[in-house]
Amino acid sequence: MFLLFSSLENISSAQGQLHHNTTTGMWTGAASMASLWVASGPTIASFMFAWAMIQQYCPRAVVRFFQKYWSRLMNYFHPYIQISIHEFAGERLKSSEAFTAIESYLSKNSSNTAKRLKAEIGKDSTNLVFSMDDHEKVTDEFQGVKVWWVLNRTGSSTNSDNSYSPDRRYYSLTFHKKHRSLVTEPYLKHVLSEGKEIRVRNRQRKLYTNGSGGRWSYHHTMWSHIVFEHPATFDTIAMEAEKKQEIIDDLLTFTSSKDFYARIGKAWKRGYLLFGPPGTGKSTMIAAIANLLNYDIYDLELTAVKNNTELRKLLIETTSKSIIVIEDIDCSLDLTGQRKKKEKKSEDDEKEKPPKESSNKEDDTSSKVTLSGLLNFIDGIWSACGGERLIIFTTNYVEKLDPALIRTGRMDKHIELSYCSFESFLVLAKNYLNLETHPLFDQIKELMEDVKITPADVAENLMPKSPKDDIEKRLLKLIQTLQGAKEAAIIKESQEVSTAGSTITDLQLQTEGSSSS
Ligand SMILES: Nc1ncnc2c1ncn2[C@@H]1O[C@H](COP(=O)(O)OP(=O)(O)OP(=O)(O)O)[C@@H](O)[C@H]1O
Ligand SMILES: [Mg+2]
Repeated sequence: MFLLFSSLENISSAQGQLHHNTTTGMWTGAASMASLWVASGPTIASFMFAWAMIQQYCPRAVVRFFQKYWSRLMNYFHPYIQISIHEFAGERLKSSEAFTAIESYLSKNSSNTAKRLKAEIGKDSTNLVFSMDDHEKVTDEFQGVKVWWVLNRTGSSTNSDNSYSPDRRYYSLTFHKKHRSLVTEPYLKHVLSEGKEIRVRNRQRKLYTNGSGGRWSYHHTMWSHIVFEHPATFDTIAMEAEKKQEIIDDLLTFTSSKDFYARIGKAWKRGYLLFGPPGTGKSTMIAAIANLLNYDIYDLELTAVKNNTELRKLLIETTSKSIIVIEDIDCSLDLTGQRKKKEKKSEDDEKEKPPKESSNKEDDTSSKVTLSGLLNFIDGIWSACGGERLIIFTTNYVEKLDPALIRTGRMDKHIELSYCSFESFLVLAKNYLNLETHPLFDQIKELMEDVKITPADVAENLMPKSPKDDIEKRLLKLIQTLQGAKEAAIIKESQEVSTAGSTITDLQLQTEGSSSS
């Protein structure tokens, strides 16, 4: 009975598509007609054929008239209720959470019952996670009640006003009307909560990028991603223990403060500014943060963003439990210059207003993201959507940045990653050499007090270069590098002194010359 009615409905919807002349619609209609012939015999099939002809050839007004009575007739005889859950409902820009939860929930059932499955690599790349393929049907049972899930596609079409409606996925859930209250309340709640749990369990962390030239549409995301598999953790980061603990505490407090943020009326997000010379561990720290909090990373390539509108769309598409990273923010755009221009116009407060794009320059490939657009991105109204997000900027030149960009509230925590101290060296020695103490450490400590060396350079010296490189050899190599750097610093200093000395002598001679004349 259910099969018969779902075939009838399939035909009805397929004929709707036929009206728009889509190939998918025609094939689905033909397939459904054939299955109906088998399921219910030639009489109903002939009736359906007549109905198809009416839809195809009669004027729209006539079709609408028949449609009205057709759906009433169907409702009268049809004892089943159908609920559709669309991946992109209406003009929504984000994939529906309910859709993804259902997808995960059904993955368990699909692997047992569906005939066509899609497989994706699961967490830790050790297992496959299955989900049902398009147009597959899966049966589920809840408290002795049977329900049916089907994954459908609307089919793309060109509307009468020449606008394009993209192909969209949706789940339809069918159940007998006598179970309405059971299905709409406890069953769907159970599906959503279990689906979300399964999602978290199977979740692989992802590293997203916007740099691949993808363009946004209603169902295609502007971000592309790979599985995030960076091994850095806070244990492997070379940094003073106290400073490290302070950062960890700050991060953990943030993740557990959902209610606090809600109570004080603040969007649940936090900005971090990581600054310091190249090779001091800024990028490594981002990976360690993602690993600590189990967050995804959105690596935002600002120069690839066309304009402020595109920047906002990218923001909307990010999910919660994520880090939005803009590396080398000082190099990303000429943000300082743009702000200065604005200040000249004495419209300082304009930076808070939504950006205006010039439409005649739209197709220019260079980025038109402005400082005002970026400020809105960080803490404008749109930045609150999603929640539980960190925004991290990295820079080598903190002094180059516009104060508005890094003020508290935007970049809440400023973390300086600097040259390697002896305490940081001990962390690297533990990681690279599995060593907590060594007679050569005293000499290294003494040299490190005089010489500036980045953790990246220390790490490079501690790396084995051949199987014969033992611990002592690597430590000696580091000492050699430190001594070389110390000598270079002394030479540089003496050169600077002598240049300064000769400049003073020149000045004295000039003064004496001018006074004698
Ligand atoms: N604090 C650190 N702790 C552990 N390893 C580090 C640290 N700093 C640098 N390294 C090592 O040096 C390499 C380069 O570090 P990283 O890319 O994080 O530097 P960065 O500060 O982001 O540099 P840049 O400013 O050039 O982007 C890393 O692969 C890592 O192995
Ligand atoms: Mg970096």
